[in-house]
Amino acid sequence: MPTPPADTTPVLVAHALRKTFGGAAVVDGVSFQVGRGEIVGLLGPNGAGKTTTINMILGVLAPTSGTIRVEGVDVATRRCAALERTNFAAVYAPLPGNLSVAQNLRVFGLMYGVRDLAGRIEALLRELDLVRFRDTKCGVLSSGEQTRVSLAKAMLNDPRLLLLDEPTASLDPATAQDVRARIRAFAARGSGGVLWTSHNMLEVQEVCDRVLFLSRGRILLEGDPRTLPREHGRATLEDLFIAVAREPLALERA
Ligand SMILES: Nc1ncnc2c1ncn2[C@@H]1O[C@H](COP(=O)(O)OP(=O)(O)OP(=O)(O)O)[C@@H](O)[C@H]1O
Repeated sequence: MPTPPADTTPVLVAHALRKTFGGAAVVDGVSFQVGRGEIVGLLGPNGAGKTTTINMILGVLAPTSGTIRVEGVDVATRRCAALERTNFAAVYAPLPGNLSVAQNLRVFGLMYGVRDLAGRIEALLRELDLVRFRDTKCGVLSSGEQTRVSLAKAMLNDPRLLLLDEPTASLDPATAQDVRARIRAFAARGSGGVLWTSHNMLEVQEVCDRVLFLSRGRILLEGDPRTLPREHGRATLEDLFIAVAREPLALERA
């Protein structure tokens, strides 16, 4: 039988997204896509609008205007169908601390309707080195251990769109490297894409296929994190980040 053509629909299409609070725009006309197998870094200084953007993609915040589609499914009108295809991990969204690791994964697995849930949980406990914490309450885990449980929860439903808000912020260097490898392997399978925020530019350079620089709610720059600094006369991605943070208007004119 001939191989069916690969599905090239982007996993995420955000179009003309805008969010205002009290009349002030914190996300101001942002459009971008995440393709299958792609890891896109959403970068920008504190307050640039990254978390607000992620919250709109998750349907937690309603955009003031603009549209978001996950695998073509409109988040505003078919929220459940869009969320079935999505998952998320962030340090500011910890899992319930009074439930054990296994209980948490079971509850979220049931919410997502994961098939062979027990088998899926076992596989994720092994992959994220969590077997010994299976019956430990999440509330007593170290921050790095909790981050790994959040990542296991984020992978439970094999999402098409994986949103990661600073996924390695609390991890030691060795664990962070393992986690990056796991997320790269997830993307390399080609069915899902990742939107990743991080303030660690070396990590971004290592992991992301493409980056979007947000400044004051707008995308200022976009491109390959390995070539973008040179294109804008900066030696490193960190130097470029600092320039975006300090002199966004000069870069806009460049
Ligand atoms: N509910 C709200 N009401 C008013 N202002 C808000 C609200 N939520 C966010 N903001 C403002 O919107 C701006 C963008 O915030 P956001 O959390 O999206 O930034 P961020 O890029 O994720 O920053 P950080 O890197 O610090 O996490 C900030 O100035 C913030 O104070």
